[in-house]
Amino acid sequence: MTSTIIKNGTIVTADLTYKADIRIEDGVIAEIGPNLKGGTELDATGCYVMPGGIDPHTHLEMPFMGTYSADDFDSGTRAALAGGTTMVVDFALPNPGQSMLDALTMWDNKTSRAACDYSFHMAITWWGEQVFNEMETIVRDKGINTFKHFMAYKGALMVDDDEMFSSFQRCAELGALPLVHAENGDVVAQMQAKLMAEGNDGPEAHAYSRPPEVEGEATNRAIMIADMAGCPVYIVHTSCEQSHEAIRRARQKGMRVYGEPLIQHLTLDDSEYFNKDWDHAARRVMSPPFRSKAHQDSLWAGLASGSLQCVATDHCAFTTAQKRTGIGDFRKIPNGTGGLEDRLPMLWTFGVSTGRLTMNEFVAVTSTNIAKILNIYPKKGAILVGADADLVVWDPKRGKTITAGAQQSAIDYNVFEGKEVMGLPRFTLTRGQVAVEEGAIKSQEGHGRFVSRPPLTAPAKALSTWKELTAPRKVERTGIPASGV
Ligand SMILES: NC(=O)NCCC(=O)O
Ligand SMILES: [Zn+2]
Ligand SMILES: [Zn+2]
Repeated sequence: MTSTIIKNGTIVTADLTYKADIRIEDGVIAEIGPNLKGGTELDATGCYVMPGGIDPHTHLEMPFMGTYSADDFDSGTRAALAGGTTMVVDFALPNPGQSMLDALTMWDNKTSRAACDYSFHMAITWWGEQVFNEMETIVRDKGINTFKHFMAYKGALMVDDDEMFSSFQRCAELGALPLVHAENGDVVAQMQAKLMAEGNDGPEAHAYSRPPEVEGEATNRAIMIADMAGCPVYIVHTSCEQSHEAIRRARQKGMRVYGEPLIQHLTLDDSEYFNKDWDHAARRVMSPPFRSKAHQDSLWAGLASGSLQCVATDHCAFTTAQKRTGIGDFRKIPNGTGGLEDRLPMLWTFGVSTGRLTMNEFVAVTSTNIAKILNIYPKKGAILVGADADLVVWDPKRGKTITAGAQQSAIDYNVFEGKEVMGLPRFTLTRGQVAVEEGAIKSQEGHGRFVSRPPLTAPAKALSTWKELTAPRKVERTGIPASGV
């Protein structure tokens, strides 16, 4: 058996910071302690050794808006590893009327070149008896405990309240967690049509058509529907105070609601859409759009105070040529931006280095919290004996200027172009295998494995116990007057 030892580093987890070495055997952490010896040694002097990042929100090779997102499981997972992320969770999207099991097979077929571990969320894109039945198979047999619901993209992926309430109730029965893209798709569609009719056809109109109110209303609605269905709910790409406020309020009332800001929304603002260069603005079109600095402050505060739990990327990268489909009609610009390679360095630079986050909070919001939410902790998101050796040896003195020319992503630009980041992986290890060393990519195509996620029994049981205790009950009465008297 070959061992790898990470020596002389400082271990940083979501709750502890301490000096120790780590021995890895057969892809898992075998020992943690001082002065470990033997095997291949990786020098972590001056570095922090942290659980590898988990990105809970990616769209690799996703069919969307008449095209496919440009990064697949090869370039996407390479980009992830280059930036210290060791697991991605992608979305399987059935076409309306399509079996979820067929969709899952289609998505499984995309993953043969994955260089890091991955899992799937399943999307609810239509509703019927077949969906109701297959949800059980997806949870019990396929290792997927999350179902995504789009309240936006009218006429495509969008589901209505009726469908969402039915699905959420099924999630409650199965111990599954609904995820929600919360934007009011009906309002967006009308605002888009109005803007176009007024001649507002550029990328800035994308932002005008999706104001924070559209997101706040939908977030609040999703949370209330989840509460009535008796299930927790996870709001993806929380971008604004209106949405954050709804999440915060619900959590204060004891509801199990989670919020996920993106690194893009934390660090880029809506001035990007007013750039005179059409390509520049269109490359940044995503939903929800970038917001003002006041909204960014709200998101940072939510991460520090614990009302928001995870930082993701929603990595859904389109080339400039793909974006140009929307010249003359902003509604046709494929929605999505990249970020997989940049999430950790950007969050470290603009979060930890500025004092907005502690190192432990950084680990929590990039890895541990989502591992717990998705029920894969401590296999992932932990530095404990027996955990997968998905690790990043983080060099706080290693820096770079982000540029598309040096990235792993297949697209021809980077929305963070020119940003100076300080803090990069010295090593990234995926199940003990070195995939990145001092900037050199050594990842292995096909190394990635599917990570099965069992039902969320603990929160589901707590919620169903409470719901049962507080359920409507008929009042038994004696001496009821005869009717009509
Ligand atoms: N976010 C975005 O604009 N594109 C990806 C699909 C989604 O998550 O809504
Ligand atoms: Zn979305
Ligand atoms: Zn997404």
